[in-house]
Amino acid sequence: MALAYLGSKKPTAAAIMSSPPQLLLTQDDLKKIAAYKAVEFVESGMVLGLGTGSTAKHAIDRIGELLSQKKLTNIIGIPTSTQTHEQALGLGIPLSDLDTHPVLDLAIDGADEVDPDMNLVKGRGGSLLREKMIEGCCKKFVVIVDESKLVDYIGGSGLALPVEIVPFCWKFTAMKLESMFMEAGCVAKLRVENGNGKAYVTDNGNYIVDLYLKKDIGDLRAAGDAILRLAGVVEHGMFIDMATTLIVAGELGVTVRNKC
Ligand SMILES: O=C[C@H](O)[C@H](O)[C@H](O)COP(=O)(O)O
Repeated sequence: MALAYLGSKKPTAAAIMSSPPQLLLTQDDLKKIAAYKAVEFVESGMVLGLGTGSTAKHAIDRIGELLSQKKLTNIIGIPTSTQTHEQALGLGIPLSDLDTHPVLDLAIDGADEVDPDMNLVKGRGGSLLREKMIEGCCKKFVVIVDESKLVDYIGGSGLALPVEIVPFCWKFTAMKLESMFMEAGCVAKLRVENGNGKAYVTDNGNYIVDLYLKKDIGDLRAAGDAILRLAGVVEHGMFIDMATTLIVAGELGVTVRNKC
């Protein structure tokens, strides 16, 4: 794994440990560093998948900035959510869709978890279906994360593995999902909106069931296929073998890793 330090001098661990806390980078600083590094892969004339979330937002801002400075030209963006669509429109990024541009040069997006094989969990922001459709059509898929997203195995953070489902009989689907991963100690919860407790509704009019796993589920492809075979499931948030490049920003620098 190549390690490139952004500063002119690599800070020693001792220097970081003795720095006043306010000089340390915030998690958002790290997201921005990873995002700006990813935008270095963008070239004029590209059709780009525009990701969703707090990390991808920095990349889209940067693309908008480079377009306004004419350092990038002739870019077409395909947004992965209504939220990203709005952001890109506001920045004057020309937009299109998969119907018109079924092959994309590059997509840049964040992730909720990244395992050692560069498999991902995505969708804690609710956008997994459009992300998977768009990022599955890219010649290059650059994933940008701060180091807190790295896990030993998918589900290893103990946080949600999202599954998008149809609203019809959602309790039945949630119960089926939970029993599917019973051996991993799975608990399935319907995602609700903050504040009012109503079911969260995706851009596609669906619900999300979040799976909380206590153990490694093992074969991800088998698990993903089993989830998709369940009537009522639309898509799951495991992005298996899709990322081609991983950019991780941490306190000690930024690493860029390409999938062999
Ligand atoms: O649905 C949301 C997307 O999959 C995001 O890419 C993912 O949740 C990471 O978001 P953030 O960069 O805000 O951590």
